[in-house]
Order: sequence, then C-alpha cells, then structure tokens
Amino acid sequence: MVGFVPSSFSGLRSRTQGRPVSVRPPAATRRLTVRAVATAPTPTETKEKLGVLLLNLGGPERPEDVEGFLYNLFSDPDIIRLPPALSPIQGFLAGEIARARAPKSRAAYESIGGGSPIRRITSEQADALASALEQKGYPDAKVYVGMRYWHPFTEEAVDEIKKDGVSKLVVLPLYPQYSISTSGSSLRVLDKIFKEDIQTWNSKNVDHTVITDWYARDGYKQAMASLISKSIGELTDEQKSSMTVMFSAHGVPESYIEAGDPYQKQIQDCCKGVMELVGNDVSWTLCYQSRVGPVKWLSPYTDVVIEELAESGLKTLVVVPVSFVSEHIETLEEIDIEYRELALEKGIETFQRVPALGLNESFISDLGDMVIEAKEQPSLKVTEAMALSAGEATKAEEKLEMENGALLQTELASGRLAMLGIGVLTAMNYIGGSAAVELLRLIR
Ligand SMILES: C=CC1=C(C)c2cc3[nH]c(cc4nc(cc5[nH]c(cc1n2)c(C)c5CCC(=O)O)C(CCC(=O)O)=C4C)c(C)c3C=C
Ligand SMILES: [Fe+2]
Ligand SMILES: [Fe+2]
Repeated sequence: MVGFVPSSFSGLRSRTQGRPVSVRPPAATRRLTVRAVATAPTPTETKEKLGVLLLNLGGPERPEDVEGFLYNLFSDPDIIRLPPALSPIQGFLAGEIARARAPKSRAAYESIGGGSPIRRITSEQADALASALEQKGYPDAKVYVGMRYWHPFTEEAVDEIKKDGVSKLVVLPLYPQYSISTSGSSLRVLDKIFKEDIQTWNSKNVDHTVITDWYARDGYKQAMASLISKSIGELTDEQKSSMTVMFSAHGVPESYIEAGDPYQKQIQDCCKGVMELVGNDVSWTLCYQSRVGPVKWLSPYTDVVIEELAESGLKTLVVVPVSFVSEHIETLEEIDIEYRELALEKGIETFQRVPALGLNESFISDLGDMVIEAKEQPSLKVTEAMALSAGEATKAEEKLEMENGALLQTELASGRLAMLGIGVLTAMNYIGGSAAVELLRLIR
C-alpha cells in the first residue's frame, strides 16, 4: 500500500529546492526554548506596538461545521502527506475523507454539547494574557488568536495585526511541545502569509519572533505539577495506596518521529520534569491517545495502558492531559467519556482527570513572562524557527520519501489501481473508512 508520510517540516523546502535553508548559529548551539533575560528595558523607553499571536488548532463550533473543519484538517499536507504525484488531488481526497468521517466526529462533538469549546477558551486565554501583560508593564499589548483549521483563521488574525499597526510581534503556538503536525503546520501557514506580503512583514516594518516550544519552562511545569498535586490531594489515603498518575498525550503516527519530529522526546522530557516537581515517590506512566486509522501511532496507546493497569489490580487513576492547554474534544469526550467508561468497566474504581491549564493564573502569568523574554531576545523568524526545529530530520525524511516513491511506482507499474483509486482508498484506509478498507483488501 502506498503509505502516508508526514511532510517533515515541508514548509522549509519545496521538493525541487532540496536542502533546507541554512540559519544563523548552527542548530546545535541554539536552544528552541526561550531563555530568561536579566534586564528588560521598560516599554515606555521604546515606541514599539507589541502584539502577540496565539496559534492554535481551532474546532467546529456547531454540528454543521464539523465536515468543513475536517476538510480543512485533512487538506493539510502536515496531517496527511500524499506521495508527490497525488498531492494535486489532496483537496478532493480531503473532501472524501471528511465526508466519511463526519458522522462519527459529529456524534463525538454532540456528546460534548455540539461543538468544540476551543475557540472560546483560547479567546479567554488571550484576554487573560493581555491583562497579565498589562500588569507586567505592557498596557498597550494586544493579543490575537489565529486558528489553523477553523475560525478565526490565522489569515484573519494577521489582517487585524496589520490593521492595528503592530511593530513587534511575538508568535506563540499554544502547544507546549513542538510537532510537525501542530506548531509546524501553523508556522508553515504563517510563513506563507508573510512571504506573500514581504512589504508588510519585513523586519523593518514588523519585527516578529517565534517561540517554538515551551514545555521546559519552570512556570509551565510548576503549574502542571500543582494541578496534579491538587488532584492527588483530593484522594483518600486508601485511594492513594493504589494509584498511578497517567499522562495521556495526543499521539502522532510513528513515521513523524522517524522523520525527525521532536514531539515524542519533548513529551517524555516534559512529563519527567513535571513529576520531579510532584515528587519522586509518586508512580506515573505516559501513553498516547487519539490515534486515527490503522497506521502505527506512538505507543503505548492510552486504552491499552488503562486495561493493563486495571488487570494489574490498580484501583485509582489520575489522568493528566498533556500536549493540550485547553479543554476540547480529546479531553471532554475521549478521556472523560470513553476512557473513563473503559477504566471503570475494567475494574478501576476511581478515575480522576486533572483539568487542562485553561486560565490557571500561574500558567497565564508565565505566558506573559515568556512573551516579554522572547521580545527582548534576538528575533527568531518563522522560516528560521522551522529550519531550526527540523534539526536532524533531513536524512530520515529523504528515506521516507524514497520509500514512498518506490511504493507508488510499484503500484503504478503493476497496473492494479488507477492513481486516483490508490489515493482515495489509501486515504480512506488511513482514516478508517471501513468500506474502503474492505475494498482495498479485495483489490490487493
Ligand atoms: C498536540 C496536539 C495534537 C497533535 C500532535 C495532533 C495530531 C494529529 N491530529 C490528527 C487528527 C485529528 N485531530 C482532531 C482534533 C484535535 N487534535 C488536537 C490536537 C493535536 N492533534 C486537538 C486539540 C483537537 C480537537 C479540536 C477540537 O475540536 O476541540 C481531529 C478531529 C476530531 C476527530 O474527528 O477525532 C482529527 C481527525 C492527526 C491525523 C494528527 C497527526 C498526524
Ligand atoms: Fe489531532
Ligand atoms: Fe479523538
């Protein structure tokens, strides 16, 4: 079968360009994470107009939005990477996949009230961040929200930023850990927007800087650790006597990691760092949720781990959503409904879910510090951020592309499937359209 491979920081280079653009200081000597600065000039000393652009995924607000949202998601080459020969028909395929998946997805959204709360919560976070910046000496800072797959789209936010005459822009993806499929995808869109209007987005006009990841910040880890400790504190001694903290991160296909996505490593480091603050005597584990389709995703899978823990006789699970900073379908439906049901059915007696950070005061305050530190450091441009994050990815990516190309050629040479057929069936197989899976089995 023709495989799906991630684009591997594809915004960095087109297939004809070959090498990634080189960046200032070599990757090894630059850290992705924002460092603290000793002295920051007060805002009144400069005439800059500070803007912060929060990037997030977005979600359907009403049942009738679901198919359109899925269409946007599956049109993204950072979510589904088709072999080059099929990329011109990605829009068509995305439409087919969205149509096939929409009923299942819509039912999930209906179980949490019909739509995703991600837009409302992200806007509230933006307002809270603006207040935090005001308290920290930046009363004129404006915070904008740019979503990748639903309103308000990144393009809309960028238009606002331009209209408001922002002169210094801090780009902050609301994903603590970097993945090609999340921050990478959002940055790729921003890179395209900026390149289409260089007149506006050149450094002399609007000086922008990107924060690529921030899972290692003390403030973030502290905020996570206090939420976990608070949750544990609500348990009785008996419940605590048979308890494990289970981090559940959103998964990605394993091929992403093979192509150099730093996501898994950052998730692992993050959970370890948080648990060092909670206390070394607390047992914990890490697993991955929300896989889509039959390809291999990061493991262990959350449902499998729940079953294993229950079988081992564990009675209390404290579940921590990691990789998200707001409630949304994957926490409210997948964890709170599906995994809770599974756990209780398998013999877990207490299933306690730690809330997402949301408007947590120390978290928002740390976001404020992060913005101020980032604006005072030398700028990291979108293009550079993507190149920097790509790091070691190049070799692995080439391997994936070669394998994929070879597979496609074999399929075409065998004459068993028309090119379109391969695309539709592979895409639907990947996403889990059962009829397509059956068809694919029959044909192959
Ligand atoms: C760090 C977070 C996320 C990663 C990594 C990620 C990768 C990823 N996601 C899909 C497919 C889907 N994701 C969907 C919803 C969704 N995904 C994230 C976060 C990450 N995704 C969030 C926050 C949400 C929810 C948004 C909301 O509406 O509240 C969906 C839609 C829901 C569904 O139908 O299940 C899909 C599909 C892939 C394929 C992928 C990596 C390649
Ligand atoms: Fe997702
Ligand atoms: Fe899900």
